[in-house]
Amino acid sequence: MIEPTQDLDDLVVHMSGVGVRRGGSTLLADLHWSVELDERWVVLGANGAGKTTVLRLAAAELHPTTGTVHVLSEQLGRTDVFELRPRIGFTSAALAARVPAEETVRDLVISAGYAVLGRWRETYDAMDTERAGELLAALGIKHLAERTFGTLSEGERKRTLIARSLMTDPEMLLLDEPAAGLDLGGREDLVARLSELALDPEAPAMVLVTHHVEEIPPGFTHALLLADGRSVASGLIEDVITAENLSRTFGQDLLLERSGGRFFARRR
Ligand SMILES: Nc1ncnc2c1ncn2[C@@H]1O[C@H](COP(=O)(O)OP(=O)(O)OP(=O)(O)O)[C@@H](O)[C@H]1O
Repeated sequence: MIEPTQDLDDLVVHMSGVGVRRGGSTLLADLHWSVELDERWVVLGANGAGKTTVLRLAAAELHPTTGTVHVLSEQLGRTDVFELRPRIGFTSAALAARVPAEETVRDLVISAGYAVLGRWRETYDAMDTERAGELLAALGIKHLAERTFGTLSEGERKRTLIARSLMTDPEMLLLDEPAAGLDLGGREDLVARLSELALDPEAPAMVLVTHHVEEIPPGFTHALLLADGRSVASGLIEDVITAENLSRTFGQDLLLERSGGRFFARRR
């Protein structure tokens, strides 16, 4: 529910009573969830909990079966999603799979501004080239600018796609399991980069989907815990990421530790 004092214009995502059903299955049920401009959310849950479904609603890739979804103040079903989507940065394994292996890192990042995958013209504006360079530097991959996507490691690919998703100066950044498939060093590196981004007041609102509390970057402010398509808890990270809530979310008796702004969980 929108609080009486809360203006929809301040919310980048607002879901009210949202349900998603497909082929007789309930993917999401009765979700009430809002993301404000300056918030960084993590969406946590077990396999099949409904995390990607929530993210696809926020990305205007999916319509709810019941309830209402507002994205960047536009109501899904009553707005042109093709105008909405360029305002949203979205990275996922599905996008990575569509990138042609021969595209260079620089072209992949710059071409986001033109809503295409890969280079499509011979020259780009100097400003675009400069912006892409800044983003590659911010993500620690400037030295890879001329490399082709197919030759990158998994971690380098993830960082390239995050740089690409920021190229259009999106009003919201959605990250679907950005650390999946990374080794320990790659994960730690990515968590540190995302933490820098989260702490940057100029950065857009963010929603990061993950299975692991260890992947929550310091600087993230809120969490939504999902189990079986339903919200277990949502709100400030300090209140929501508790051993009790995690145990309910993952259906196991879990211990939680906190150190250096990070979370670590294991079975009791
Ligand atoms: N088109 C569909 N028809 C029926 N069930 C579906 C469909 N799409 C997704 N599901 C199911 O809905 C549930 C939620 O899927 P979703 O991808 O949102 O989960 P998730 O939390 O992102 O899972 P994971 O962590 O494994 O990626 C899963 O059980 C999935 O099998």
